[in-house]
Amino acid sequence: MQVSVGAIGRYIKTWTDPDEFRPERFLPGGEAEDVGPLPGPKEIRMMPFGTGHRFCPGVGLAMMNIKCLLAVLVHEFQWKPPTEGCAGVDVTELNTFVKGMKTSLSARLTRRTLSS
Ligand code: HEM
Repeated sequence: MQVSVGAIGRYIKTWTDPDEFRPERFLPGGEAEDVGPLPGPKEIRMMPFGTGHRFCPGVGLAMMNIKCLLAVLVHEFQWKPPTEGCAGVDVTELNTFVKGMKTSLSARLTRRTLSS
């Protein structure tokens, strides 16, 4: 049996406008405030690390690394729009070998100095 993880994460009866990029859903008060990397005990609305016997044993390491990477990117760099026109981000999926986004984020990063 093959379970479509992608379809679960974008099920129209579970999610409001599932194709919209709305990370605030996961904030307190949002429709997904109780949804995290571990599948819930009652219903599964998203399962990025799988579930059951084959559940990803690297979930803790992965989540920690993602948070560290984000923290470093924000803490160590100043983010500015690119010098030449910014097309904006378009997360429309491209069905290439791996999923890609139509227009990815373009930005100018400068290393923060200790004084800034
Ligand atoms: C964002 C990062 C990651 C994602 C989204 C992810 C996702 C997944 C998923 C969905 C599965 C289950 C596949 C299935 O049901 O057959 C899985 C299994 C597995 N993952 Fe990850 N993973 C991540 C990072 C890691 C890391 C950092 C490690 C190790 C350091 C790891 C090690 C494994 C292993 C060994 C399995 C196989 C478990 C088994 O079959 O018993 N993963 N992962």
